[in-house]
Amino acid sequence: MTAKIEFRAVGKRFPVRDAEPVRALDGVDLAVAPGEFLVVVGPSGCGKSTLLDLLAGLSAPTAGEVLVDGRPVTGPGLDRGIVFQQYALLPWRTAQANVEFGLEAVGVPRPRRTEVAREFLDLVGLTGFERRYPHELSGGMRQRVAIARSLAYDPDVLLMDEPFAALDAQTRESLQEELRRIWQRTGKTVVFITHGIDEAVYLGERVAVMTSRPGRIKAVLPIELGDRSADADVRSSPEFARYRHEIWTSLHDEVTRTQQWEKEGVAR
Ligand SMILES: Nc1ncnc2c1ncn2[C@@H]1O[C@H](COP(=O)(O)OP(=O)(O)OP(=O)(O)O)[C@@H](O)[C@H]1O
Repeated sequence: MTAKIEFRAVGKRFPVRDAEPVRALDGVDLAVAPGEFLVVVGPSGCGKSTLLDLLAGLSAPTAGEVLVDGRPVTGPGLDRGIVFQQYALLPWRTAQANVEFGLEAVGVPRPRRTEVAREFLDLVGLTGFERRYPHELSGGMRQRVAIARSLAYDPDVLLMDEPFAALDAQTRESLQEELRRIWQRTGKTVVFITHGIDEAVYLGERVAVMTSRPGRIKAVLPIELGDRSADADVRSSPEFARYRHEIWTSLHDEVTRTQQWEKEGVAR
């Protein structure tokens, strides 16, 4: 099967004034299948956001290529929706109007926009909150609006950069469950960045572990868990613990290395 997303020997260097460039990524090879849920974990500063920015077309690689549907990414596109850690909602627009925003950009006529926005607010469990402004919503609800907005214009790929990091543990878990459900229902290809090992195991069909900087893909682990719905309490299962441990071990060396560099003040 052709990959939906492919990184081929991707490198990214950032120029730094009066110093050597920062090598954020080096030799990243990774393929994501259509409809797959891939989670990327890695130590702080290893290049996770850089990887996602390249995929989003917000910046260009300095080596190799990033392909979506076999074509090099040349800039942002409506085939890829992005959800960041910060809500990035327009504060002067209601939840409904925030979701409609993306639809305006793709030229969907007004009555249809209203209908589609309602549909997606419903999908993320926000029926009844359409007229609320962002400041009248909780953090979890705002992030739901952001997800609804990204899904509404029907991108094939959903890129998520630590979207639940700022939320409390309970809200985070319920949004994780909802995201799995939405993913199953919509069949989107999802690339999800996180620091959280539990989050990675719970969400991913596969989990890619990155090395410390310059970031590379150290290992890619398939996660085979049964029913991940709320009532199954899969997080307490022995398989879940085994996957968590496996990823923790793989990450541990990398985190230690990063901390060592920080202690020594090594600029790399
Ligand atoms: N515009 C830039 N100019 C210079 N260096 C940069 C730039 N953007 C990122 N970097 C550096 O590249 C490396 C990778 O950054 P990136 O934000 O991708 O890491 P990350 O894994 O997402 O980090 P975190 O987990 O802390 O969010 C870091 O060392 C960062 O300081």
